[in-house]
Parts: sequence; structure tokens; C-alpha cells
Amino acid sequence: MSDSIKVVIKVRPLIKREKDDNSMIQWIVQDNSIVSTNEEVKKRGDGRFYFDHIFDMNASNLDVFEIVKPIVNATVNGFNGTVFAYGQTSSGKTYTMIGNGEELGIIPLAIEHMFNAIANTSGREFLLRVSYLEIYNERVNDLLNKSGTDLKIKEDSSGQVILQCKEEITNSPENVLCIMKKGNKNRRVGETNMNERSSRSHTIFRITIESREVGGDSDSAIQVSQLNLVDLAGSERARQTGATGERFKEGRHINLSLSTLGLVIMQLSESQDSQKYINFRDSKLTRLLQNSLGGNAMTAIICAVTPVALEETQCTLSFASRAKSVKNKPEINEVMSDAALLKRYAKQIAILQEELQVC
Ligand SMILES: Nc1ncnc2c1ncn2[C@@H]1O[C@H](COP(=O)(O)OP(=O)(O)OP(=O)(O)O)[C@@H](O)[C@H]1O
Repeated sequence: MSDSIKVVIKVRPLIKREKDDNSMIQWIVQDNSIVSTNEEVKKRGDGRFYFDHIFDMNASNLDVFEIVKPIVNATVNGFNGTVFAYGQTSSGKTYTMIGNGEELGIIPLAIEHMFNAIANTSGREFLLRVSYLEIYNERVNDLLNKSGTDLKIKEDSSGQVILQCKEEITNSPENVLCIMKKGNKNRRVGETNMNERSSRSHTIFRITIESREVGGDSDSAIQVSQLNLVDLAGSERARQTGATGERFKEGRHINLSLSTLGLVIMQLSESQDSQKYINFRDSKLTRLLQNSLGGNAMTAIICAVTPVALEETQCTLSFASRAKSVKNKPEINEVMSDAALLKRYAKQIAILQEELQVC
């Protein structure tokens, strides 16, 4: 079974800085297309992009989550799933993935939905664990363990990427949210001219789901799947962000890894030849996302755009157009080995289910 990457466009409302500057709207949503209002772009004929899922300034994170929901359901059924937010700095990626005090983001909505889906799955028992990583200046750090810095990426014999990071076993949505908040506090955030809370690292919030038939014998197959929720740092121009020193260095690393992501998407969109060399190894980001790009996962990319940014939004939309034609081959992941925690921790599960940890 092959499945195209789902691409979602989310246009954010104007923010105070843009209103104060009387910034002009450069892009508007028309049915299933997003169109430039700029005369030059219109004349050049490259100012209209079509997508299946476009959300205008009035849309909520909950609206966007409707597109993501089937991926969360699939992870409960043994498939790997990845959702990532892509876009220029200050386009609304973190707002979309994490949310704020007023609106829940995709990560908390996915967590809540996953626990409901598990509760509605009869005949199987589940064990969940959570990890939270960031890629900062091309180093992988563990957001759940301060001493876990510059983690080494390794591969097993089947080419699967392995990372030794902290994993917390969890049994309630409240507990997962608590872990997310704990990790967010460790994430690198800094002020630039474009965004007073700009993410300076890419983050991967990962929920690993193990399940097996209730009452199955010790040799029965266990499904092990992962949901990766990725908040990328945004591409940026030093001239606009006013970045110097450390901020400038961060911006350079962010742009380099995003350009590798762009290259990988371009290579995958040009050919479905599985033998073709793809530059996954050129950045930590593409290495960690390898399975989600042309691999066995179900993937959605939420492309966040700013309606007042002419060129940056056009770049994001071009990236999004290419991403639409990348095909993945989702497969159920079953293991028979002792690697599954569900086998090793069978007794503890019962205890965990009784202990509802709320922070
Ligand atoms: N849908 C929305 N409604 C209201 N405000 C929004 C919305 N989306 C984003 N914003 C606001 O836009 C600003 C930038 O958003 P955010 O920090 O999420 O951008 P980002 O793409 O993650 O930026 P960076 O790449 O620099 O980290 C914030 O002030 C945020 O509150």
C-alpha cells in the first residue's frame, strides 16, 4: 500500500507587529488554492498553488487536527505516524503544534485523541512511553534528561535509526502533557526581531505505542509503533531577524538543516526509485525523520505561512507542492523479540494502570 504525504497549509492571522507596520496582505485563500495578490507575481504566473487542505486565518488548531486524526488512529493500530510543522520563522509552527493558554495545539489534541482511541480498542493491552528530543546547532539533545547532550545516532542491522535517550513510561494524557511541559522548559528559545519567542531548535516529541492481544501467550506478536510530533525551527534571513553572534550561528544551522530537508523532499518527489541515493545523512534532522520521508510511516506536513510575507510564503508553498508527491509505504510493525517492553514489564503494567500520575 502506498500513501502520499498529506500536506496542510495553515495561514495565520496578522500579529501585532504586522498590524503596527501596516503590512500588506500578499496571499489570500480561494477555495482549494492560495493565491498571491502581488501584481508582479501574478504576471510571472507562479502565484497560485492548489492543495487538498488549506486553512485560512479563521481556522483553529482543532480544524487542522481533523486532517491529522487518521494518523493518530493508525499509530494505535500499529503503524508509524509523523506530523511536522514547517515554515519560515514566526509563521505559527509552535502555536500550531503546542498551542497557547487559549488554544490547544496538535500535540495535546493528539495525546487526548490517542488515549480515547486506546480506550475504545477492545481486546488489546497497551504500553506507552514518551521521549522528547531537540536538534540544536546540529546536536541531538534529550529534553527529558539534561545530561543527555550530543546524543549519537546509530543504526541497527536493518538500518533503523537508534538513539539512547530517556523514555518515560506513561499511562494518562495528563501525565504525557506533564512530560511535554517539562521538556518544553528545556527547549532553546530566543528573541529575534521577527519573533520574541523564536524556537532555536527542531524538536521531536515521540510516543511509542506497544500493544498485544489481551490473554495472548508470551510468544504472541507485539505491535510497536511510534507517533512523532515535530516542531521545526523556522527558516530565517539574518537581515530580517537582526540575528548576530549566537543567534546568527543558530540561524545558520537551522537554515542548513532545512535546506537538506528541502533537498531530500525534492529528490523523493522527483523519483520513486527505491535505489536512488537520497541525502538523508547530510543532516541530523533528515536522519531522524528518514523513516517518515518515503519510508513506512504515515506522514502529514503542516506548512505554516504568513499572509504578509511574499517570498517566504512562496518558498514554503513550493516546498509544500513538492512534498505532496512524496509517497510513503505504511506497514504495521510487529515484533516477536524481547525488545518489546510489553514483554519485559508485563507485571508492572497492571500497577501503572492503577497509578494515575497527575502533575
Ligand atoms: N493561529 C494563530 N492565532 C493567533 N496568533 C497566532 C496564530 N499562529 C501564530 N500566532 C502568533 O504568531 C507569533 C509567531 O508564532 P510562533 O511562535 O508559533 O511561530 P513559529 O513559526 O514557531 O516561529 P519560530 O520559527 O521563530 O519559532 C506568536 O506571537 C503567535 O502567538
